[in-house]
Amino acid sequence: MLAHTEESVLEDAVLTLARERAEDLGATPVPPSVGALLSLFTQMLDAKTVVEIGTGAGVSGLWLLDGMRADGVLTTIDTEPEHQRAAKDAFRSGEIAPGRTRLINGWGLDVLPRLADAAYDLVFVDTSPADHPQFVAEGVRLLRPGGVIVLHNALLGGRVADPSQRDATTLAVRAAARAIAEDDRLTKVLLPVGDGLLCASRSE
Ligand SMILES: C[S@@+](CC[C@H](N)C(=O)[O-])C[C@H]1O[C@@H](n2cnc3c(N)ncnc32)[C@H](O)[C@@H]1O
Repeated sequence: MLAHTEESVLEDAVLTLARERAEDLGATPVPPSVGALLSLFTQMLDAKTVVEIGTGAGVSGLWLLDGMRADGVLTTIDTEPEHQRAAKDAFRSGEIAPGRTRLINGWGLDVLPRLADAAYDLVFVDTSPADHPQFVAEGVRLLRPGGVIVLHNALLGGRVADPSQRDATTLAVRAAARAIAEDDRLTKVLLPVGDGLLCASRSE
């Protein structure tokens, strides 16, 4: 069933190449189902401003940009210059105008505090699940009313749902989900696609 879900999403030559490059670099790309959902979200939000933590080789970035407005700008953060070079190549191959991407080299938790409050339509987190609680705090601050935060790896291959798992990363991912559930401004849903996508929209 899951294989069928992934196979039902068609990726073009640019995405296929970016995916291969990502695998070679060890920057595990989002699966096609997650990519397609990101495109759907950015389209529904008419997104002009998006922040991504975990650029990788640009697979999720291509999907996000696919649904964004033609004048939309993707700000994407990664610690690895080599990954971001690959992402830049992918964006160029996808004929994305250079002004539509802002690639920032650095740690998500160092960069996010420098970004403006309530200025973003969507925040996508695809890295470092141990930092999910801090990414939620910072990410929600960045959202405009109606904006959406999306965290990948919200299921950690099943560990999050298994009460016997109590390692630090699993506890952090659960704490992030709890923080979202307890925030009255947020409406959330946990989707079992990819490694689990926790999505929440901000009402005010
Ligand atoms: C799973 S890959 C991202 C894949 C990408 N979203 C895609 O679908 O193509 C995670 C990326 O996050 C980067 N990374 C790891 N920890 C980070 C952190 N704390 N802040 C920013 N980037 C980080 C890694 O270098 C890697 O490129």
